[in-house]
This record gives sequence, C-alpha cells and structure tokens, in this order.
Amino acid sequence: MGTAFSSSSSASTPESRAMALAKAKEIVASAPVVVFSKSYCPFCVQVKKLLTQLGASFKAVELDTESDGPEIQSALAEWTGQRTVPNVFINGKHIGGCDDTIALNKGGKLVALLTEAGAISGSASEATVTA
Ligand SMILES: N[C@@H](CCC(=O)N[C@@H](CS)C(=O)NCC(=O)O)C(=O)O
Repeated sequence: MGTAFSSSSSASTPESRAMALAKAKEIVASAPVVVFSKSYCPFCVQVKKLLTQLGASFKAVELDTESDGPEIQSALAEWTGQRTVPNVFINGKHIGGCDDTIALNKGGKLVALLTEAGAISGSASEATVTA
C-alpha cells in the first residue's frame, strides 16, 4: 500500500534536484561550449555538425547515456526554461536549442561568440574567408 510518504530510489528530492543543478552548472563552466544532447536526437546531431563545421571545440553531454541524465535535464529546464535538447551554452551563457543556434549562425553572430569564448582560434575562422 502506498502512503503519501512512500519513497522510491528514483524519487526526486530537493537535495537531488540541487545536486543535479550544481552538476549542470559545473559542466557549463567547464568548457567554452557545452551541448547537452541525446545521442539519437537529430537536432542535436545538426548542432554538433554545425559546430564541427565551424571548427569549434565543444563538450557534448549525451543525457541519454548518463545515469543522472533525467535529473540533469530537469535541472536545465528549471534553470533555463528549456527542457528540450540540444541545450547549448557558449561561455557560460544559455544560447538555446538547435533553431536558436542556427539562427545565430545565419545572423552572422555565432562565429564571433565562439571565437570570443575561445572555442575557435581567430586564424581558423578567418581561414574560411577565401580571396
Ligand atoms: N526546436 C527544438 C527541437 C528540439 C527537440 O524537439 N528535441 C527533442 C529530442 S529530438 C527533445 O528534446 N524531446 C524531449 C526529450 O527528449 O525529453 C530545437 O531547435 O532545439
């Protein structure tokens, strides 16, 4: 019989939520570019491909392969208001999802952000400009 106080190993508690949020923030601070992703997500594949094509280094965290992936995803939703993946951060700043990242690139702003963050070396981005 369940009670109002029954617990299970997967129940989220204020403590486990705080830990997941702290971990998400630690990951975001650990690299110039972080993509919270799921390995099977086509939008994630697209964003990772774009960053790779721009010559940017990035850290991808595949939430579907991490044991605490669901907790991290919930923490990200609480923190950024975005529950979907990809969830992209540049220089610690929340950028958004695939659409947002592509829009920044189309608007000509993504490379500058990536360069400022140190994810692309200046010469590499300039090397794409041909005579
Ligand atoms: N418009 C979003 C689409 C992202 C999206 O729909 N992602 C799916 C995975 S393919 C998602 O996060 N679904 C909810 C979930 O996996 O919990 C974007 O541009 O990033």
